[in-house]
Amino acid sequence: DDDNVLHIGGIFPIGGEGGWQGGQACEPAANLALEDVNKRKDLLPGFTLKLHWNDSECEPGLGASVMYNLLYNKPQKLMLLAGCSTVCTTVAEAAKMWNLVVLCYGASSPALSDRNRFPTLFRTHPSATVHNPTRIKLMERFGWSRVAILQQAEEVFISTVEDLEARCKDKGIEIVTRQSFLSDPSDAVRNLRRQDARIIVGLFYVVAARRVLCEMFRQELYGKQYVWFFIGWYEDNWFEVNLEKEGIECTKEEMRIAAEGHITTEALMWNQNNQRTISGMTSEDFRERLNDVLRKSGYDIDHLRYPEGYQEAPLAYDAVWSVALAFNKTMSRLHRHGKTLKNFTYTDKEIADDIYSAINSTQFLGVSGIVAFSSQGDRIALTQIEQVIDGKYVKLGYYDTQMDNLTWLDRERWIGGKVPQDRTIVRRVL
Ligand SMILES: CC1(C)CO[C@@H](CC(=O)O)CN1
Repeated sequence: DDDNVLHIGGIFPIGGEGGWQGGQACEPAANLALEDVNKRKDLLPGFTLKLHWNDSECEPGLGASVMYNLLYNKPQKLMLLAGCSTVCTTVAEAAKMWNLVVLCYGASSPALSDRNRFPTLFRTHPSATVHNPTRIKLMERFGWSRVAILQQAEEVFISTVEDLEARCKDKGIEIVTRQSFLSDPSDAVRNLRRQDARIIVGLFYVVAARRVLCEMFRQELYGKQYVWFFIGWYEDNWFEVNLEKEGIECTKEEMRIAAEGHITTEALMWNQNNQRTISGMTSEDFRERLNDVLRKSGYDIDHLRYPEGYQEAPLAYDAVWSVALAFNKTMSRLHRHGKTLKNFTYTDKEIADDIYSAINSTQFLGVSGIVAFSSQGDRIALTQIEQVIDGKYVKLGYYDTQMDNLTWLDRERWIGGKVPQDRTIVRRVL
């Protein structure tokens, strides 16, 4: 009967075209976590956690209607899970009216780090700004204090660049130019050349990245005098695929030449070592179980046919564990007043505050690494640095921003055999 079920709502981006259909792998991952937490007798003794969800197609409008259906229909929900940045923005802005915590497993937008607009938002997906301290750390390591920025005119990149500019200013790194483009990067790349940019941070989605790369080749803004920072979450062979389909006028060989040597930064979403996590699994155990589930629903995993959101699946799995652990903490607190979470109503600010403080103090080792939130509800995460060497991504190291600890593997290679300069060196012949 319903007395021993704790209900939560979920919004997953599955269908549709635009944005990120990461719910395809994240919903199965969330389900695995529900199975696991409900198997444990010590987490929610006497209760079962149940997830009621629907598809947002990564559309904020559809996401909002899914949320209203979840909230205006019984049973009463205790929390909401959401995916895409646009849907999470809409849901988290509205959820405070129902005193609901919103936990986003797939939202990277820096705009979400705002306790005024989103007082009850937490996310297991790191903000896109998590790359910036890593980029700066590398600039300092290689002595680059004069850099340029090339970005696509999209909200997530605009707010990421604002954060990067502020951090560069703090560290005395000069931004010699900031170029942006909507979809054709040729003028922006030409302006980089005019300003003699050598160290360039590029922020764009993968389709725009292919256009930039071909433009770099044509304008010869690549090779031993240049270092490009790209985003690390594109698929590994992104610079060799879809060229005809997207009207890219460079050959595969030209794209490879332009791509050789570029650096990438990305947030770590799969725990790197073989430690047993809170679920008892290592992250590789989790990968095996998820692959089995995905094979059964028709994905040809063994021929690398993954659903969208596979990379982020650990974030969804750990989001459900965060909910279960927060409810466990809240339950024992309420128990002292003879209450349970079943007493929660959408107007019950007191229990809502209990749930908020329980999730706020989350700290556990999940399959996505240590799960903990900043005061803004942001995921605290490690980043990984890679470089394309002979056409393949090679791990160069990891960075822990909190501890300011860079683990460096000394594998980097520079086309000219030495670290590129950030400017033209004028040698005065005396
Ligand atoms: C790393 C990426 C692809 C960034 O966008 C996230 C989706 C979003 O922010 O809407 C999913 N994860």
